[in-house]
Amino acid sequence: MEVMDNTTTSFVESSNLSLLDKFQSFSWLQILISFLVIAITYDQIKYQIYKGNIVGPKYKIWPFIGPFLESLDPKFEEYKDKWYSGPLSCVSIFHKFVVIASDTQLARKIFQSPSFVKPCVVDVAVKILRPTNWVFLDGKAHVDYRKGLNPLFTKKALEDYIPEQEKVMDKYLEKFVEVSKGNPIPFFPEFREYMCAISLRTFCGDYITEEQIKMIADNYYKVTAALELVNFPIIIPYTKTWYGKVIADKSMKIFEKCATMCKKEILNGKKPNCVMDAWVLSMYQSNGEIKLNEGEEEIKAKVRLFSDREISEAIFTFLFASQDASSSLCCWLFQLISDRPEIAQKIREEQLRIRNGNPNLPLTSELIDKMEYTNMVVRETLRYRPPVIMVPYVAKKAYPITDNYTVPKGAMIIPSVYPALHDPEVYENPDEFLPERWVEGSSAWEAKKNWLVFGTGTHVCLGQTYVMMSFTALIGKACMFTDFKHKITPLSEEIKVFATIFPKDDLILEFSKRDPTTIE
Ligand code: HEM
Repeated sequence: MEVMDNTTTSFVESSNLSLLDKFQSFSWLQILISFLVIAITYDQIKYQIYKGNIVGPKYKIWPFIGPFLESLDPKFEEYKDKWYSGPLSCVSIFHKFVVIASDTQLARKIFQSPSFVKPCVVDVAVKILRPTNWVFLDGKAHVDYRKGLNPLFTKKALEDYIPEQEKVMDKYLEKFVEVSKGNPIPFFPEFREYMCAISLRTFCGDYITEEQIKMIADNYYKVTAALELVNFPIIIPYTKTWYGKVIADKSMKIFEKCATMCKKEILNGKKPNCVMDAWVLSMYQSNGEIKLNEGEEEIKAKVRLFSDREISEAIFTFLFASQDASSSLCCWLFQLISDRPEIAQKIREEQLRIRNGNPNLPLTSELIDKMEYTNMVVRETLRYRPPVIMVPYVAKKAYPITDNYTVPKGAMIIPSVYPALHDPEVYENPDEFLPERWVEGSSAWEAKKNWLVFGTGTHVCLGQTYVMMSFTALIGKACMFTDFKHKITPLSEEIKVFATIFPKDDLILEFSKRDPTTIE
């Protein structure tokens, strides 16, 4: 036994030695190359396994990084190529495997599979929006939280916010004329500022000052830039993500102070006129500190008393969710109408008719309800140029999306909404802008399953009713009180992707005042 042991030991030692010798005889360069070859092979094999039978590049042309460089400057045409390459397609960037669903049924299925998927945010979003933020909740915790927020954006709640919103609309329509009369300018930044101003007034009422709104409006684009899909996950001072975090923190500090003021005012009996008021009132009514008025409906979802900090984080998510998408809608709405004067004329005719010829009749939810044609124009703009073209989700576990394909755990899975909204089976001549297609009972109207502009399922957009009402009201007033002329350039119809989609030339417009009692 002993002999055998010794022999075995010396054999192992000698073979170890020769291995070590061999290893030492390699140059560092050879070792590095061997590692690279193994890593590239592993990366390519993993890609092939994940890809399975769906459409995608045969192999990763750029090892490891994949099409990373292209994704830094995303092109709408490249997205479109991907959508129309197959119902499910894929791409791999660094270690991230991404599955894109362009088929309407599959896109809906993803939105409606909360047990398999959850919204995917870039790593840095958790740092910018803070880990405690409600948007990162999943499952029952998310559903319960949403129940407390949903009543803040119903038609009934929105009625209380309309008077303050109308003041912002009037102020900005004057400003649009002031800044561009006789001198057409790019309206992309103007509309982003307007959207920020109207959102912040709606969310925070009078608690937020004009200077604070201006500071946030001037800087918010830094948050958008920091949260682009492809971004460096660590926050290094003076980089894009750092600037984004600074602005997010400053904004949340402002909202926190607004929440403190709001709580005092509501306890003093203030009638709600903004989202924060309505939310805080529901908290005090839930805990019994404020009694319900006679005839007032019992609160369906009991809401606990949130701290000022928690309120500030939630308000920031409303801004975050609304700012880019609403700015996109605003740009396309004005561009599409100014290029089609007959549509502006029809809107004016409707606006004056429902107001019995008085253009100065204040906005109410009843009045907005009567703006049927104007509403159809907003709806068609959302279909023709959906602001959010796709919504990134992540697979929490292996997700058998079809009989033949399972999305691997941890992969990003992106339902795309554009193909559903341009489906020729449902929308005849989908690449034409035709508000009339939305008359009640039409095939477009009936095809609810294709209407994915605001997503669907547990994460469906909180602000969709708000969007429809406030844009219908805005464009109605804009058509009555102003003429807006579009300076068409070769880039006007081209699409730039900056979180959402915009005309590539930033929309050059000139506004002037007009007599609101006339139609021509
Ligand atoms: C044109 C404007 C807008 C568009 C196109 C839009 C679209 C969307 C889409 C596609 C989603 C993802 C839905 C899903 O995953 O199923 C979403 C989520 C959301 N939207 Fe909007 N949105 C708009 C404006 C707004 C506004 C004004 C608000 C204001 C509060 C808002 C608040 C939210 C929130 C909070 C979520 C996340 C909901 C959750 O995770 O539960 N959005 N939106």
